Formats: sequence, structure tokens, C-alpha cells
Amino acid sequence: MEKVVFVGAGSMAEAMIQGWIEQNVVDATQIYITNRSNYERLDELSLKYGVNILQKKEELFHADIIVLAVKPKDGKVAMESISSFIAQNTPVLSVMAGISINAISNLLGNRPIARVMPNTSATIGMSASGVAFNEDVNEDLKKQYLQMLDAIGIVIEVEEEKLHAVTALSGSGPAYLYYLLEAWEKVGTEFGLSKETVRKLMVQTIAGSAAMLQQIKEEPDVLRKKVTSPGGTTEAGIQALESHHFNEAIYQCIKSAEARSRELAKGE
Ligand SMILES: NC(=O)C1=CN([C@@H]2O[C@H](COP(=O)(O)OP(=O)(O)OC[C@H]3O[C@@H](n4cnc5c(N)ncnc54)[C@H](O)[C@@H]3O)[C@@H](O)[C@H]2O)C=CC1
Ligand SMILES: O=C(O)[C@@H]1CCC=N1
Repeated sequence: MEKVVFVGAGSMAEAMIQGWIEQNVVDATQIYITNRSNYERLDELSLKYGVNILQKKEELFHADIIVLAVKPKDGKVAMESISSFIAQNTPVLSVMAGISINAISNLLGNRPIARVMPNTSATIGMSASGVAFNEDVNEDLKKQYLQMLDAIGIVIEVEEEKLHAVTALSGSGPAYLYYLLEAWEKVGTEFGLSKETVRKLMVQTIAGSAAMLQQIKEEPDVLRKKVTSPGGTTEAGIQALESHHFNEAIYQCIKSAEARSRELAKGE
């Protein structure tokens, strides 16, 4: 991979850039970034990571891979602005939520396309990504794509249609966990613990529970029951979650996010 061009240099682009550089997948000198208007942002990333700023669109012609990392609402304009500057077979990797492979090939022409749904933990090589490929991605390129995605976490190939669900679950997932932590910190401090103490305890609780699920091959409900002593504190807590319709809230959360991904796909 000689030249990787990022179209859109926001938070997801930064997460991938940082992940790829740190995991030695792509050298910073091989990365080029471009944005619509925020040139300060380009300077910031260039200074921070040593990546190049794309000077003119003609340079896109020599790209080995183009990463589309603009917001879905900006996708059409961004693709239209580059379509006449990219070579016929240059592969595209898109992280835009909801924008279908079909929509991408309609604007950029038939070419190898990978649609990826990573999450921001790519920054530290811990993304949980879903990916779907079109038929133009041959086995070699698929391997290369998977290697790149593997370097920023784990990656699972799914049917394109299922990317809406992946987006709602693991794409947005970090935000749900941060939101949960915010709620824990709020209540913990109300009980007189410092925010720092609650954070330390609960971040370790999240990390420990995730590691248990990864290392001890037991179902979550089995692990949950091991925590829940009859008549004890956990049971009281879970009963409160149930009476406040926890399952319904989670169901609606994922359903709404999945539906939003579908709306984005229709350009709404
Ligand atoms: N933030 C996240 O956790 C995740 C985001 N995504 C997807 O990644 C994409 C980017 O999201 P973020 O990085 O969060 O957004 P962001 O708003 O931080 O970055 C988007 C960047 O695109 C640039 N841009 C807009 N129009 C452009 C154009 N026409 N040409 C070139 N650059 C243009 C903007 O200046 C901005 O720097 C979105 O499509 C989102 O669905 C996917 C997975 C997770
Ligand atoms: O909120 C969003 O639309 C993007 C997609 C998944 C995470 N962030």
C-alpha cells in the first residue's frame, strides 16, 4: 500500500490513521488527508502524525486506496468532487454509516469497494468492525482489507444488509458505554464517592467483565447469575432495571439506531 488517501479528516479518520500508524500497517508518509474546508484540522493531523496533506485533487489519481470518511450527509458531494480525479480501478474503503455500496459505485463507478463499520476504539487498536465487500474485491484485496482492519481491532465480514445492525450495535456501542459510565458517575458521586474513584472502579469493572467474557467461555447470563446472590444487592439492582423497562430501553436504543442507519442509506 503506497498511498492511502483519506477524504474527510474527522474523528473516525483520525482513529484509523492513529491505529494504522501505531500498528505499522501503513507508514505515516504513505497517508494523505483532505477535508472540505477545515485546513487547520489538516495541519493539526499532519503535525501530530506526520501524515501528508493532499495538495491537489489530481494526486488522487495515484492513490492505492481511497478511504471515504465524511459524514453520510456529505457523502454525495464528497464523492462527486473526487469522481473525475480517481483512476478506474482504485479501491475504495468507506466508513460512512448507511451509504450503500450501490450508492458509492453509482457515484464513483464500478470498482472494488469495502464498506466498513468500525468504532472509535480503532484509535487504540481495539475497534470492533463489520465489513462487507462488493464482487470487485478479489481474494488478494480482501486479504489486504482484512489485514488493515484487523490491525485496528477485530473485524467480522457480514452481508451488506446487516451493516445497519452492526452500526447500531458496535459502531455506536462505545457511546452507549460512555453514557452508562456518565450515569454511574452521577449516582456514585451522589453517594459521596469522588468522580475519580467511581471512574476507576467502573472502568475496571467494564474491562474486567469484557475480559471474563473473552477468556472464560461462559454465557453472559451464567456469569450474571454468579454475581447475583439470592436476596442480595445485585438482585435488587436487576429488579429495579426490570421495573424500569431496561430490556425495552435497550431494544428501542438499537432499533432506533438501526432505523436511522436505514434512513441515512435513503439520504434522509
Ligand atoms: N465517529 C464514529 O464513532 C464513527 C463514525 N463512522 C462514520 O465515519 C464517518 C465520519 O464520521 P466522523 O469522523 O465522526 O465525522 P467528523 O465530522 O468528525 O468528520 C468528517 C470530516 O469530513 C470532512 N468533510 C465534509 N465534507 C467533505 C467533502 N465534501 N470533502 C472532503 N471532506 C469533507 C469534514 O470537514 C470533517 O473533517 C461518518 O460517515 C460516520 O458515519 C463510522 C463508525 C464510527
Ligand atoms: O453516530 C453515527 O452516525 C456514527 C455511526 C456509528 C457511530 N457513529
